[in-house]
Amino acid sequence: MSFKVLILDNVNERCEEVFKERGVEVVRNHDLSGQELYDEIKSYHGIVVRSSTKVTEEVLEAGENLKIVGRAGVGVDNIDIEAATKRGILVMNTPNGNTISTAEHTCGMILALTHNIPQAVDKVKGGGWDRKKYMGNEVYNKTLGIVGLGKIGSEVTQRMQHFNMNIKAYDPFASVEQAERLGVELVELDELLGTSDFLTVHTPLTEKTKGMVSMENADKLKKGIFLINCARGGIYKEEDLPALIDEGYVAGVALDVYTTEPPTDELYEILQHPKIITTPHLGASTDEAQEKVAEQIAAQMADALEKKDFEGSLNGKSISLTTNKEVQPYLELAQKLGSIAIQLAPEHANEFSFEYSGACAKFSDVLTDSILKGLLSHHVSEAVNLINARHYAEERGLNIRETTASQSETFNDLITIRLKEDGEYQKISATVFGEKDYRIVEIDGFGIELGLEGDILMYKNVDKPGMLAKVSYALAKQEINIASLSLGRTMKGTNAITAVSVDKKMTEEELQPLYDLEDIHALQYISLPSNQD
Ligand SMILES: NC(=O)c1ccc[n+]([C@@H]2O[C@H](COP(=O)([O-])OP(=O)(O)OC[C@H]3O[C@@H](n4cnc5c(N)ncnc54)[C@H](O)[C@@H]3O)[C@@H](O)[C@H]2O)c1
Ligand SMILES: O=C(O)[C@H](O)COP(=O)(O)O
Repeated sequence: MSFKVLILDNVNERCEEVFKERGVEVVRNHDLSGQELYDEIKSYHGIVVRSSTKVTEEVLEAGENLKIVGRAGVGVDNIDIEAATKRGILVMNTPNGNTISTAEHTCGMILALTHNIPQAVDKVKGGGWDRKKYMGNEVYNKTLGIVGLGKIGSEVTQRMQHFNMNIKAYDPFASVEQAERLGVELVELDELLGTSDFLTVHTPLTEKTKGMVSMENADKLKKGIFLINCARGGIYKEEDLPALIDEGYVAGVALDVYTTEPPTDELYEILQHPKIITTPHLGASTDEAQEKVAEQIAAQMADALEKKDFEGSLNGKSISLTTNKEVQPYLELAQKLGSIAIQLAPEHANEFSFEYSGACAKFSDVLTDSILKGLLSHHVSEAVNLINARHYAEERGLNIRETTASQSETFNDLITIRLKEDGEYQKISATVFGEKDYRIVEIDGFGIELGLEGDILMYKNVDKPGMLAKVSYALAKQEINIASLSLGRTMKGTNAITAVSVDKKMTEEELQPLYDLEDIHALQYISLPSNQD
């Protein structure tokens, strides 16, 4: 299949080059919005964005053929990941391509801020000369507080240590080993605010980080602190910044990012403050970073479109496992088993347990997604895939229990689905022989061997002579050929289970004479796709 990708933001030309090298058709069309964007996006399998294009639910809905949204950069707050996940659209980013540039930009902002460089530049360019007004402060021997000791926070640490700064950090998810390795003291947030001469934030904007510094907690700040934000607008409460400076809590602020970009008129007003220095979201804007993220996103998206690799994917957590050769045979088995289980289940069944034993158990996460894909495909009109299967399961209130055992008593690998609702069928187990020979091996305690493809009639009957003849006669009368047959029973003369594969899809009308047969009950007609090549 050939793929088409649309580049929507100002992404480096290496993106197009890499797509073309990979045989992906690529079109560049910047600054589309509204109806124009909805119309244009329809035929594409992938879109590439930076932070400008807002990939909203409406955009995703308009993208009828969309499989991947690629972010040439880190932050995905402009992409509605939940809506993408629901639609089975993969979202991926390039988590480290712009780390160095943003760390360098942050260091530049720290020095520019404390040495009043932007204001002094303005003065001189305006034909002025004022050496006293722009008296600065050294960073030497001062304390730099870092909120978020992730990729950028760590790189800023290493660079500013060379300026002889003492680094402290607050990051509830950072390990003590990581902090020790970096020579950083991990402290609580209040201590960081109260002891830092400079504070720089390197976290996403979340409920926890939003408004981390504001007038409300001004008393916690070390007097005369410098604030730097090259992460996301809103971590410092923008409207409070002028007052924080004017009342002496804060000595100056450096901002690269804003709650609205470009800023609103009100925000521009705030940014006029002489002690606030600003750049227009330039952290990642270097040739080197842009080349890296452009190449990375194109290669990642091409890999994902070809289902070779899913590096950088942010939703559908198990999808990256699907490229693992070891898991591949079980994926189709799980999907087929899900499909057969729901066809055997009573209406409104919503409680299932999935049991994995043997070598497949270590892949239980992705196999559950695959079972759900098979199971939900019969219920949900939208296309269900490994990315959105759990979303639909939750939406439909399915109650799933998962158990694993490293060994199976009977087969190398066994996947079992138990239906919790009362119904004619309660338990179904399957395995795979070799790479593609999928078999049901047990139903409700009856040992049986049934290939998992095509059209199957399944029923329970009294174990006595003539039962099979009745069924084959009813089929023959309608010129329906039997392809294969499988019988299972627990004890002679009691109950038995029979599965008959037929050579054609059957209609309700054709099934009716079979439902009417005496001593045959729980008759179910199951249709499964053929094994994939
Ligand atoms: N200005 C730019 O152009 C630019 C460029 C790249 C990245 N960014 C932004 O910089 C930020 C950091 O990027 P990164 O690549 O270092 O991300 P990262 O995921 O490597 O690091 C984020 C760190 O924040 C920590 N964290 C999360 N919540 C926290 C909280 N409540 N308190 C303290 N720490 C918390 C995490 O544990 C993690 O260590 C992101 O918001 C990203 O979007 C901006
Ligand atoms: O999250 C990011 O990667 C940065 O904020 C950079 O955004 P940009 O690609 O729009 O410059």
